[in-house]
Amino acid sequence: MADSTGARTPLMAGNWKMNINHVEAVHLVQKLSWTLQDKKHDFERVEVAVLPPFTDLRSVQTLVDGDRMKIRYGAQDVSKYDAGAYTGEISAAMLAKLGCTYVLTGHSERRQYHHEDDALVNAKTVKALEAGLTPIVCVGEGLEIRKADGHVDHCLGQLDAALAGLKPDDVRKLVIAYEPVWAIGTGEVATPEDAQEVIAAIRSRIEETISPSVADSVRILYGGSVKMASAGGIMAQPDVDGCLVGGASLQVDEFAGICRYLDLQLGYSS
Ligand SMILES: O=C(CO)COP(=O)(O)O
Repeated sequence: MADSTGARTPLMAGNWKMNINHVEAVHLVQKLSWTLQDKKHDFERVEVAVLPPFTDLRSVQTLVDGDRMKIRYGAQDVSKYDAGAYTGEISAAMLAKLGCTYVLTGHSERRQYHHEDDALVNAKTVKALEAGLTPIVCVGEGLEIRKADGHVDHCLGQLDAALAGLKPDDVRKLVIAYEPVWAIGTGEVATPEDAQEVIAAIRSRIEETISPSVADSVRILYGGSVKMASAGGIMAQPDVDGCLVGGASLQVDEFAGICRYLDLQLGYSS
């Protein structure tokens, strides 16, 4: 998504994972909104989203709508099925009805703990797009692959598979997230240059396989142990369009600081 000048609007998305019940969710989003409002955060300049567990979404929707908050929200997973006898699954249409903007697909924890493969990630991405949601498609390599210097090829392979069969206009709508598995929840942040290397390679791949204009407008995030202190350096990289934040998104002051990376860089009060 680009603004009126054609620039890509940065996105800071907080993936809460399996944390925060629906009562706590209301407090967290309320406090996040107050904190950002208090600091006069410009949501047009840096977009802010939270990705709570399914059970929180209705409460978050009610709060965001009721208080006309500019915070967007979405889900962490979606079914590849439309409806029917699929116990435990949640459809894309259900998420759209809840006012979700985003849904994660291909998160490494889904790939690891739920054995999701590239074909399933592709199917979920297609379903999300059909329902009018914006998939945040995650790719990333494990430590062994990184050590063997196979990280770029690995991520591009996951990207090609996730985007298989999508029309250029659908790819344009996506958000992509590069999350090196070795940097998730470990406190081990990839260097800004590591993030830039893979994210630039993803953009080039989209340029080659889809089109330069799609590559220019698609937003690509970095995720993995992002904190307020590291966000500015990562965001200074030319191809990085935002952060997918796990642990730090559970702490309002940290996450608000990440969303305000521009103000903090300029030395405004924190
Ligand atoms: O997996 C992540 C976000 O989706 C990153 O999590 P952490 O920020 O806790 O490393």
